[in-house]
Amino acid sequence: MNIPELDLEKLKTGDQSEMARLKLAVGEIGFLTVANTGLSAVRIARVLQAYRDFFHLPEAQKRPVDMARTGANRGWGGPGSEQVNPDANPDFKEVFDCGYELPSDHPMAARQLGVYAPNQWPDSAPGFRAEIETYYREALEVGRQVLTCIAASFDLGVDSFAAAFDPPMALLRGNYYPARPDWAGHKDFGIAAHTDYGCLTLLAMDGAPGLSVRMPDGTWRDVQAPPGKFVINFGEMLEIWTGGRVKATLHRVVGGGGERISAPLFLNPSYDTNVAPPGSDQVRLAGEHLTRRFGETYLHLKTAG
Ligand SMILES: O=C(O)CCC(=O)C(=O)O
Ligand SMILES: [Fe+2]
Repeated sequence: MNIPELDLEKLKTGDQSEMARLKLAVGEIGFLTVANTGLSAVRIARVLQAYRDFFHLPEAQKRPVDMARTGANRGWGGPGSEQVNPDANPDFKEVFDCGYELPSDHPMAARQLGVYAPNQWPDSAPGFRAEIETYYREALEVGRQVLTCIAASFDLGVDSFAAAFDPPMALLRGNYYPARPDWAGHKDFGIAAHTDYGCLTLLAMDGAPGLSVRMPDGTWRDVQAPPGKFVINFGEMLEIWTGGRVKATLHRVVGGGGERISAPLFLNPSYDTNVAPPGSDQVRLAGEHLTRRFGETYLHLKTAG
């Protein structure tokens, strides 16, 4: 079985065979690649370069936006700031996270929810903020289009599904993987094996190898997409919400000989969306699931006990 390579333009026209391949990718493998999103190779290369320039700054210039100084996950996370898998050591990657900011007059703003915390931008990286904020909006739009196609392929009710994503808990991350350190042992990873927490992840990468995916037969398969194509996968929340019809698949980056940049957009519904399985009488709020998972994995947000 291979990871399906799909075309967003074809999906948007409802092309039958493309929709069937989407259903297989979503339900059996939990990973796919997508081309023809309207975001060009040149555009994505610029975004990844902006992240690269930021990560190459001296640490003293990243520290003012260190998320560890805050009670939220916005800004820079240094090496070892996140442990996505309790059986592994904290990841050796660095990250830069930014998310959805509610307008101050939005009814949810007064609740001061961490998932909509204000962003932090470095003073010492001119142009970084504008580049990343623009990409945030572009990636969100592509992610929404793919989700709409998935909702259509599963008869989930496209309009109500789309409405559940407003305002989205969407987090855009830059990942910086240095070359695998000399000291790294069998419990050290760029990012250890994990499933993403939310619904859909739209992942851009710089062309350096690194991502591997656990296939249904239990083997690890390397996955690549050059800038301009994206890898898409699905998180725990969407698996629960669809009663298992969408698969959240394990993946990891072991790390290799050179550095690597990737940029995932994690797309999630609004805080108050009930993502309990269909037909259940439980209530599982999307925001509570995400807040719990952030608390389990970011070291500075870990709660005692
Ligand atoms: O860098 C990658 O290719 C994967 C990153 C990832 O899995 C994540 O940030 O959740
Ligand atoms: Fe991931």
